[in-house]
Amino acid sequence: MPVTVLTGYLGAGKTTLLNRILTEQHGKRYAVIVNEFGEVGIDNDLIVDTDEEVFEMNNGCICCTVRGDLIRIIESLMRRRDRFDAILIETTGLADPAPVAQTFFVDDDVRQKTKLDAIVTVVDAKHLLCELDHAHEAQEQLAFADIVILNKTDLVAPTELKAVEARIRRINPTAAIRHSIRCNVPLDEVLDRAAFDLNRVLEVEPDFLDAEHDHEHDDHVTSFSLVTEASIDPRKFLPWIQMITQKFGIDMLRMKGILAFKGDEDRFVVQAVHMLLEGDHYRPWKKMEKRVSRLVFIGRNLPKGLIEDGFLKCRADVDSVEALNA
Ligand SMILES: Nc1nc2c(ncn2[C@@H]2O[C@H](COP(=O)(O)OP(=O)(O)OP(=O)(O)O)[C@@H](O)[C@H]2O)c(=O)[nH]1
Repeated sequence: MPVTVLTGYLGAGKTTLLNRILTEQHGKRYAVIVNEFGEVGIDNDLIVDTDEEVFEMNNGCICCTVRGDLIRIIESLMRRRDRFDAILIETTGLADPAPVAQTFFVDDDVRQKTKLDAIVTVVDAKHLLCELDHAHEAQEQLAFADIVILNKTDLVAPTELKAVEARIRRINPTAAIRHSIRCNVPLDEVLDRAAFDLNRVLEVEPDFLDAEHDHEHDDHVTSFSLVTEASIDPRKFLPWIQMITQKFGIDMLRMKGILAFKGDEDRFVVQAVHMLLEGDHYRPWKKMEKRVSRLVFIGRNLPKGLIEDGFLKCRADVDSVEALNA
């Protein structure tokens, strides 16, 4: 059973790629394992509705819990292996791919039944250089890549793109590098590549197969979530979230949310990577679905209290414009 690991730093475009894989016609059925950072799951809601089987791993980071949850999920998938052709794993943006890849070699049962096809690393062309200076996870994700998708090329000038590509090449001289906007690469350049090469990995990391990888997360990166069942007033929320993104964008590595706007039948999705904010209507709320608004912030030293305060003032039943003054 081929396994593709999708990795890449926070907000690079992993879910965008996953959604393409799940919607395009390629005649294959995938079982998907998604791991996300933050206690309130959002990613699963941002993945297109699909017939494929999607498993969430929210209780911890995949690179720290590989021995447990990941192995158990893969073993349970193997018992139903007639239902799909391959497995896709989307790691969190903060995961080190090495321990994830290692699982496919050091666990006997998993090793016999699966084959690591490729580590695909999605890169945000605009933010990569800065990420590499601050986050060793971003380095590791590139060093282990078999295929690099140099995404968001729409956000950088050609000279900057060249500099980013040169930096990637210095970290990883052999990976195939594909440029993309919204991960629009032909999927046969990503899937079923048989590209993972254990010998190359052992050159990069000679102790790759040794038992425990001591992966240390960047402790300064933390996450918090805000949740409310009260309807949100878009006239308050939209200017407020723009203000927050501008004011705290440098430290805000990632923000995503699903909002229930008053009188609006559709879910509204907001996302930011640093100061770049996007928002759009999404599918309608389903009949049985609770209209709960959720925001997840991932960053360094973000003022949770202040942000929470502002968010709660965006509730439609709060008679105030104070949110804007947060
Ligand atoms: N301008 C631009 N935006 C993009 C591109 N690809 C993705 N985005 C946007 O970037 C944001 C992050 O994309 P995702 O696919 O959710 O990124 P991710 O890597 O799954 O994010 P995490 O799982 O939170 O680490 C979203 O708002 C996307 O719409 C691109 O090529 N250009």
